[in-house]
Amino acid sequence: MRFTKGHGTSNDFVLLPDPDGELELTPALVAALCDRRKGIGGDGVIRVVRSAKHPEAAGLAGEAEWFMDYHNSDGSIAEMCGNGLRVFVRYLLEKGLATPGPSGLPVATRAGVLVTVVGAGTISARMTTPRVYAGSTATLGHLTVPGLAVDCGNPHLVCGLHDGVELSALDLTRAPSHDPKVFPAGVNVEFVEPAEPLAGVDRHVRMRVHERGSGETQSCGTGALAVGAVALREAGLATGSVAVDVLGGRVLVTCDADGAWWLEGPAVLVADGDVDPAAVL
Ligand SMILES: N[C@@H](CCC[C@H](N)C(=O)O)C(=O)O
Repeated sequence: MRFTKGHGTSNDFVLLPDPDGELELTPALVAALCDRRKGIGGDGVIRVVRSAKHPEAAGLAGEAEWFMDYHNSDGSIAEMCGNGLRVFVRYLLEKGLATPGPSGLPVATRAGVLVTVVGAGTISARMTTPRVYAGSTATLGHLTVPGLAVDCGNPHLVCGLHDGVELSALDLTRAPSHDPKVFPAGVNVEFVEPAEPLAGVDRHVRMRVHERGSGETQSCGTGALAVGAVALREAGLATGSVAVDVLGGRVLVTCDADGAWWLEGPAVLVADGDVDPAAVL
């Protein structure tokens, strides 16, 4: 089985080319491929499949040729992955599978068709509009932090740190507990603290994330989008840009004058190879 390894700000993925949707991608195989000792290692697996060849995307084939079939490292399926989408586009471009049109390159995801734009070293994705819809809390040991629930196509809980609690001191080796009534399908939890003012952006923050289905990761694009939406909202800004520093680098979230939300950051492919599924399972 061919694979490519790639990452966006160290949120890393195993990409599997499967243009005709022939691969039997079980949760066990996904988890085995993502195993950092016995497999290739990754926060998730992305199957690269033609929309027309995947039952969940066939209806979108007229709008987007390719479907990002995203799986978390525990084998669960997620609706959307912002960094994965940008890495997916890098893969399509480098393998000569797609060429952006004048208005960008559309990609089918479980959150709908999203347009991406290739920049100098970065890829931007026009994301679904983040929807802040409830207050809730996350609990880490003895620490309970209030936050806001944000729907970015997938579920997020954005928790701002206060009272001298430092982002670097948090133990995210275990999942923060959350309210299953607010998040019946689980949640990605972002912890945020302000960072020093940065020229060219309206807000600058630092974030760590515990991802549903993957644990603590070095970065999360949809998580950054949720954090950016909350930061602009708290600043009373309807539009603007937020630099979000994650463990793996920096991504930029922008809500432009048209009300379109963009996620921009690097997307890199690092290796191609072959893997025998029987050897990792
Ligand atoms: N890292 C991704 C999000 C991946 C999916 C998430 N773990 C979920 O289950 O919703 C990103 O960059 O957005």
